[in-house]
Amino acid sequence: MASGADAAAALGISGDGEWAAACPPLRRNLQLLAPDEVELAKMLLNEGQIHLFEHWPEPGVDDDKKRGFFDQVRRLNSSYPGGLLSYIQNAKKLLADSKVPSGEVLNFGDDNFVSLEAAGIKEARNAAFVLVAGGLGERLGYKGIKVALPRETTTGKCFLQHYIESILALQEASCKMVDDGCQTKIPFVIMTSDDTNALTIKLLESNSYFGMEPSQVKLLKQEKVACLADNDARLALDPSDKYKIQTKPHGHGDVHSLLYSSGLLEQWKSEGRKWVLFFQDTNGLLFNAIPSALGVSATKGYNVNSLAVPRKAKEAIGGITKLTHVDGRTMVINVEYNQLDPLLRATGHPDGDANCETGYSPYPGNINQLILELGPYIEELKKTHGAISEFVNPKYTDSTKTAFKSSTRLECMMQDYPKTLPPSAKVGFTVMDTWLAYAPVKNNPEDAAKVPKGNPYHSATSGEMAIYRANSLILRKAGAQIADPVVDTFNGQEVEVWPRITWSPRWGLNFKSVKEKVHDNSSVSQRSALVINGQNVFLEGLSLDGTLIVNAIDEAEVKLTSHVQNKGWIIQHVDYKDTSEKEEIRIRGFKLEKIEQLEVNYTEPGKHSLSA
Ligand SMILES: O=c1ccn([C@@H]2O[C@H](COP(=O)(O)OP(=O)(O)O[C@H]3O[C@H](CO)[C@H](O)[C@H](O)[C@H]3O)[C@@H](O)[C@H]2O)c(=O)[nH]1
Repeated sequence: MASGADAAAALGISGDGEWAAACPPLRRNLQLLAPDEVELAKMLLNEGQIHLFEHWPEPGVDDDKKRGFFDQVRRLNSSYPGGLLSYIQNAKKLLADSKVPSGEVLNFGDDNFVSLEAAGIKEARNAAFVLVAGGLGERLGYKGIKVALPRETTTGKCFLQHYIESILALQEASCKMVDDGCQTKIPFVIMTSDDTNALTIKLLESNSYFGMEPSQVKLLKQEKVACLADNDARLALDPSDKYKIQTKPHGHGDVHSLLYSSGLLEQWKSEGRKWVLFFQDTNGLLFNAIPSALGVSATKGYNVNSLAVPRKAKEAIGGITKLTHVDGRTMVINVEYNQLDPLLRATGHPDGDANCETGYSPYPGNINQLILELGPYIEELKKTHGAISEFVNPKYTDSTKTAFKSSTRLECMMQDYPKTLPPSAKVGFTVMDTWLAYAPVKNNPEDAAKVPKGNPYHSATSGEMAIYRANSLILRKAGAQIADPVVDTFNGQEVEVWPRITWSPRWGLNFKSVKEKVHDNSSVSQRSALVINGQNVFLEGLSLDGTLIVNAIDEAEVKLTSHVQNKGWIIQHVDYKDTSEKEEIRIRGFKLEKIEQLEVNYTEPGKHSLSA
């Protein structure tokens, strides 16, 4: 091996080792280094590895160990493609993997929010909605289809009715914004499966499509895929029929290939549509977020916009992250909740999925409401035909990971769509308050009661209470005096009980329209229920202590100006095990005892007022 002096001479560098000035212990030992070792040392210093030498003693002490160190560095350098330099650089990129991405953070009711809502409503007439509703809802364990569940029990309207009424309200409001009017009907696609298709059709048909034109609604049924019995991908026979291959759902990612092959996307494009909005079966708050989120897509020009809410660590909701590939490409993508913790631990975050100083995970929670820009979406699907990257999630019997507990299958998720997009794609997200935008019904009462304290229950109980809370907070923000909630426990879940305020989407499509109809001298007590069905109902001095239901045709302008008091509706506790109650009621843990109410119907056009 050449001496240090020889090395210096060979490299034509001055003996003073100026390049190592930042690391005096190394500089003092340069004479020990062979020419290739000098190069390696320079590379290490350049890559921020100065700490490797900081403890080096004077020459003459541990020289063998110092040479041994470089022998190892040489081996590490030659055994990795591209050398140790590439290894360090790749590692830096991968460690940056789970960096928090940036998106639009909206504050309900401020000027920005109000103007985004206006922009979104304007765009809505160029949109199409797609509901993925093929899931069985195994975690909830409800026998029927989830979209048939009441969104809240004060009116008893089911999720599907609320979704359809919301889309129709958007359609009407959006068309009104066009000077010469417009006749567009916003298309509504529902993805079903064999588990949900027949019941979904029945629900629609027996309710006259909840006011939507039947031709506006299209059902696309996803098929199941073959189950796998073992790691060799041997197809599994159905345990109940040995002449049948067992099948299971492939996941909500199927929606992209179904839309592609249906021809609907091209049809929408030819009609001048620009946006496709995807949403899931049971989020009763979702449409509070649609106008402003669509406004973000339109004003930011996002090809992909995912709606998100602040996320508690370990919450069963995917985290939106910015992943960096070894080649430097980055993407904003959902990392599913069961993957996020291991991914973080493997990339230099020893605490895994943990809350930061805000009390929330740094990764916003994906609520799986995606807004895709139609043009780029079609272009991408022409390449992929809607195929979405798949994953497999077998549950093994033991750590040898050979036998499965039960058969598995390949799955795919709709939010993985951006994974195949080119780096030039504009992928963003929009964060809104959870109280405003997200309250799904996914967990059965037993599991919900076991959710760690502080994390959301995602149950029928919390889903309904969230509606009342959101509506109360929106009315408060609009100036009304809404009483504070009381805390109560249903099916083992402690929740806030706000006044039971609900309205039809035509009444309160966006904050501006609520504000215009609510005056600050109105009040609602905690034990009250208020139902507003009608576009032109104004709270002008209403003071409600009891239950009031107002039904009015559009042409009737109704002012609520008086004090209304009655015995009202009382919330009664119901145990989820009490089979004398209907399942829809049991799973929420309460029912309304309707003792007394004032119900008023305005069926004549003109000005009316409900006064004392
Ligand atoms: O094969 C399927 C499976 C599911 N679904 C539908 O897809 C939606 C979502 O299903 P789940 O509610 O079971 O989904 P998860 O709770 O497992 O998770 C999803 O919803 C979460 C938010 O609610 C997070 O966004 C998460 O990242 C996302 O994968 C539902 O409307 C369901 O009906 C289908 O249409 N077909």
